[in-house]
Amino acid sequence: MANKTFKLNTGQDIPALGLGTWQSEPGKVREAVAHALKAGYKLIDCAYCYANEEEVGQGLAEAFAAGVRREDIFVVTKVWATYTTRVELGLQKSLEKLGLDYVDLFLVHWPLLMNPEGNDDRFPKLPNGERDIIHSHNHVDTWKQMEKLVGTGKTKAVGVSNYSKRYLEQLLPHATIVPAVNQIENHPALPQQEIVDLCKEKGIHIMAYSPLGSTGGPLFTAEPVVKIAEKHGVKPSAVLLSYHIPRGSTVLAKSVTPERINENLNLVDLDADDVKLLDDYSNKLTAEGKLQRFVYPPFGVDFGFPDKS
Ligand SMILES: NC(=O)C1=CN([C@@H]2O[C@H](COP(=O)(O)OP(=O)(O)OC[C@H]3O[C@@H](n4cnc5c(N)ncnc54)[C@H](OP(=O)(O)O)[C@@H]3O)[C@@H](O)[C@H]2O)C=CC1
Ligand SMILES: O=C[C@H](O)[C@@H](O)[C@@H](O)[C@H](O)C(=O)O
Repeated sequence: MANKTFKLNTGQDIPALGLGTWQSEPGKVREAVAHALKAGYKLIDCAYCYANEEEVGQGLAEAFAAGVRREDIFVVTKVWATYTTRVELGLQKSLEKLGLDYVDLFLVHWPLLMNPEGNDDRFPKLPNGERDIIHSHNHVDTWKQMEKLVGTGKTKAVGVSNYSKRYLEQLLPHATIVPAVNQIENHPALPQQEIVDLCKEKGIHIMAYSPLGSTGGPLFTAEPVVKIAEKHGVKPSAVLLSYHIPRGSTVLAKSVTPERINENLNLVDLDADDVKLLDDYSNKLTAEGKLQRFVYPPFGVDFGFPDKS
């Protein structure tokens, strides 16, 4: 699975599987990144907001020293919400921390602006404790800045993250460059099919985040996942990661545990019956209004996701 790729609208090949680094603790993430790359992972997903890019960079450097070549891996990072009026600065800061000259893909992490002059670099707050958000900011203006980065050589492609259908429909009429990627939460309990279908139609590749249900893997016990895992003699984690391959999406799995990093490389070919079982499960949750979204930060903004509007 490590070598399977999809094609982006830029012509680049993007690996089907990547290592996530959100909440990867200091003291562990360097080893996780180095271990993953040496084990055959080709994609590392980072973000300025994760506040661990310096250590991720140390892991990259360790892998390069062990013979992994920069041109053979795909590094993704994201502009954080306090930098969406200063995207080149945001990218530059990430590059310096990662110790890289360029990334392969740079994403708008969330479509909004938090106060760049607020009381914190990443999470500025108002006196009442709420996030300090500049509600007058138009996310399309961020995208116009992202488009300019492509000519700088600091990123090979630009894309978005956490864009609903509504937000994409606001963005696309103004886009000179169609986003290469939309990175969204995606798993059988949150298929977000309306976004996946629109992205497919527009040539935007989906990167699926929190495929295990995020911290602790709450989806491991979902009934169809257990059933399919037993049928193939694999762990539920393998079923949840494999779900994305027939969907044509890249999947990001976070782990700082070397054995899990290894086992997450071993995906399975789900057959038509497996896919139907998982789709039926998604449809049932949708019909019952029981979809599960595990990542919804307290921005207090309506991002246009039907399960949260
Ligand atoms: N654009 C965005 O806004 C977002 C992007 N992301 C990206 O997607 C990545 C993945 O999503 P994330 O939310 O981290 O969650 P995941 O769905 O990848 O789940 C991570 C959790 O599962 C555990 N785990 C991993 N593999 C196994 C395994 N084989 N067996 C048992 N447990 C396992 C990890 O534990 P341990 O590490 O202790 O081994 C951790 O607790 C992120 O790290 C980030 O890069 C995620 C959320 C939002
Ligand atoms: O990428 C992962 C998530 O989006 C994460 O960056 C946010 O949830 C952030 O911690 C926040 O609280 O806004």
